[in-house]
Amino acid sequence: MAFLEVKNLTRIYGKKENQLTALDHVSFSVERGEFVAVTGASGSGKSTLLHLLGTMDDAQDGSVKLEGEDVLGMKEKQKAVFRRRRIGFVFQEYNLVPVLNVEENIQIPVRLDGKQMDREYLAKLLKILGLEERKYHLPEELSGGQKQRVAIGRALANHPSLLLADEPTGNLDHQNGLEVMSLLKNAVEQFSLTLIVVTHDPGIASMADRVITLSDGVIISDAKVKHALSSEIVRNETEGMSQTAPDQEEV
Ligand SMILES: Nc1ncnc2c1ncn2[C@@H]1O[C@H](COP(=O)(O)OP(=O)(O)OP(=O)(O)O)[C@@H](O)[C@H]1O
Repeated sequence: MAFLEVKNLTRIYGKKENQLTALDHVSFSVERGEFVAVTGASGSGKSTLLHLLGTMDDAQDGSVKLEGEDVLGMKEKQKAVFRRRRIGFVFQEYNLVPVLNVEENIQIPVRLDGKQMDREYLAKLLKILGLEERKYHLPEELSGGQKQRVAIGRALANHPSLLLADEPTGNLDHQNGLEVMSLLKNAVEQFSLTLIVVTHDPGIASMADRVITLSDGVIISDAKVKHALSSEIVRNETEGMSQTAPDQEEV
């Protein structure tokens, strides 16, 4: 059984003459521990797919199974609990609570579950994310990269098995973007997570194990990334050299 199994996923917006098929019978599966980038032109259906994987939307057809559980078939209340406990989200907008400090923001999902966060795990997260010195700071006192690191901490607070990120580096400069992606990648390895990242940026996509490309709601390519070369691209990128498309091998 695959960790994540998507079958014939179809999302149609609007009715009659205003109908738009944002996802058209999309099928793929993801293994536990995989880091998958989803790319494609604007309007190709990337965010729609991520919302469905994250149980934040309903489909007209198809299924999403996470560790064998049919997530789209759940009732709303059940979905909300499943989402909070099993899935971590990172968005382009950091969505931090302005009156809560760094460590309080990170703990939100655990508190929403009526629990206390394990102090040792919180300290570990603050360390990994380079936020130890900032733990009592408010979001307004942080840089964009630091805010996104807090959002990553919040996404990891409940020990999710799946991390979904929608343009997580979209508001960051290139260097901060690469740092945030390295942190996400490290978190995947440290906590045995599965990571799915929607991105426009070929440099970011090249850091993934695999790149799925959408066009008009269908998968037009699903390819593994050759890592020796992709780290070369990231290295060249950080050294300010021109960007090359990641080398990919069709799955
Ligand atoms: N709530 C909605 N109502 C109607 N149409 C929508 C809605 N949300 C998205 N769409 C349409 O569905 C298609 C896919 O949108 P989606 O946001 O998934 O694309 P995307 O690939 O994430 O785009 P971008 O890269 O610009 O964020 C687009 O044509 C969009 O206009």
